[in-house]
Amino acid sequence: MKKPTIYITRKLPEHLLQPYTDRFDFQMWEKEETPVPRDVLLAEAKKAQGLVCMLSDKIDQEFLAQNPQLKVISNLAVGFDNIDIKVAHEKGIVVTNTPDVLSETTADLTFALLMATARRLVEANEEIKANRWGDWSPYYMAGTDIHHKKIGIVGMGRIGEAVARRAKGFNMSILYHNRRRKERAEQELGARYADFETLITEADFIVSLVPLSEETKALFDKNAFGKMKKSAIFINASRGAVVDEAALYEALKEGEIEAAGLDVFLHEPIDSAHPLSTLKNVVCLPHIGSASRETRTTMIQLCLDNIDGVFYGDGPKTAVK
Ligand SMILES: NC(=O)C1=CN([C@@H]2O[C@H](COP(=O)(O)OP(=O)(O)OC[C@H]3O[C@@H](n4cnc5c(N)ncnc54)[C@H](O)[C@@H]3O)[C@@H](O)[C@H]2O)C=CC1
Ligand SMILES: O=C(O)C(=O)CO
Repeated sequence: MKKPTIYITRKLPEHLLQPYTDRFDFQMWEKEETPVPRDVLLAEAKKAQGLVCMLSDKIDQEFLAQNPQLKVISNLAVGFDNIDIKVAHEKGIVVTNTPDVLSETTADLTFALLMATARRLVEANEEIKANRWGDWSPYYMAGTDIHHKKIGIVGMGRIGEAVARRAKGFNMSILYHNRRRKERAEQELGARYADFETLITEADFIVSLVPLSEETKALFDKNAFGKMKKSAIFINASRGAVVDEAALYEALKEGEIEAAGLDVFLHEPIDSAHPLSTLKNVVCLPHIGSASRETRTTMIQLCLDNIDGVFYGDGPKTAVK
C-alpha cells in the first residue's frame, strides 16, 4: 500500500521520526516555536490520513467537517480539550493522547510550583538580581510552611495521585476530590475524600489537576475563592479555563487568599501585562508541566506509536475513549 501521509503541526526532531519513515510520509510545519497558522493546517490536513497535533491546535467541528478522511488524530498531550472528541468519534476518527508517560514529570513541576509559591522562591531570586538583599532580618522573605500542612487535590487522577505521593513525603495531610472515590489511594497515601466545598474550605494548598470539561469550566470562581482560607495557596497545573481569572485576581489582590502558582492560563501565551503576572504573590509559569527533555521525547514516541498501531498494528496504545 502507498505510505500514509501524516501531517505534524510543529517541527519535531527528525531522528524521532526516522524509525517510522519506511512506513509513513511525514509532512511537517517547519517551525518549532510558532503554531501552524489555521489556513495552513486546514490545507495540509486535507492531504493527510493521520495528524499529530498540539494543545494549541483547535481540532473543532469546522476542522473535522473538512477532514473526514483522517483515520487518526494523535494529540501530543494527555489533555484533549482542544479536540471535539464527540464529533471526531462520530466521523470514525481515532483520537489518541499521551497518558501516564508524563504523570511523574508533571507532578514534579506541580509540587515545585507549590513549593516555589509557598517559599517565595521567584521573588527571593529577584531580590538578589535587583541588589536588594540587605542584612538578615527575622521575617525577610518569610513564606509559609509546606510540611505537615493540608493539601487538597481536585482531580485525583494519574497526576493527582503522583502529587499526593510527593505530599506524603512532606508529611502533609491529604484531602482529595474526584469523580469517583479511590479506596486504594486512601489506603496507600492516607488520603481522605472530601466534597468540593469541604476541600476548598479546609485545605492550606488547593491544587487543580482536573481536566477541562463543561463541568469544570470556571470551577474555581468568586464563590470558591471566597470559601478558601485567607492563608490558602491555590495551584493550577491543569487548564486555565477551570479558573475564573478575574475572580482569582480579585481574591489575590484583596487578600482573600494568600498566593497562587499557575502553570496554565485561559488564553496562552500570556505576557507581563497579564493582570495575574503583575501580582507579587503569584508565580506564573509558561505551561511547562510535562516539559522535561526525557518526557517530551517519550510523548512524541507515544504519539508516533499510536499512529503506527492504527495503520499497521492492533490499534493505538492510548486511545481517548
Ligand atoms: N500543566 C501541564 O503541563 C499539564 C497539564 N495536564 C492537565 O492535567 C489533567 C489531568 O491529567 P491526568 O491526571 O493524566 O488525567 P486523569 O484523567 O488521570 O485524572 C483526572 C481526574 O479528574 C477527575 N475528574 C474529572 N472531572 C471531574 C469533576 N468534574 N470533578 C471532580 N473530579 C473530576 C477524574 O475522575 C480523574 O480521576 C489533564 O487533563 C491536563 O488538563 C496534564 C499534563 C501536563
Ligand atoms: O499533556 C497535557 O495535557 C499538557 O498540558 C502538556 O503536557
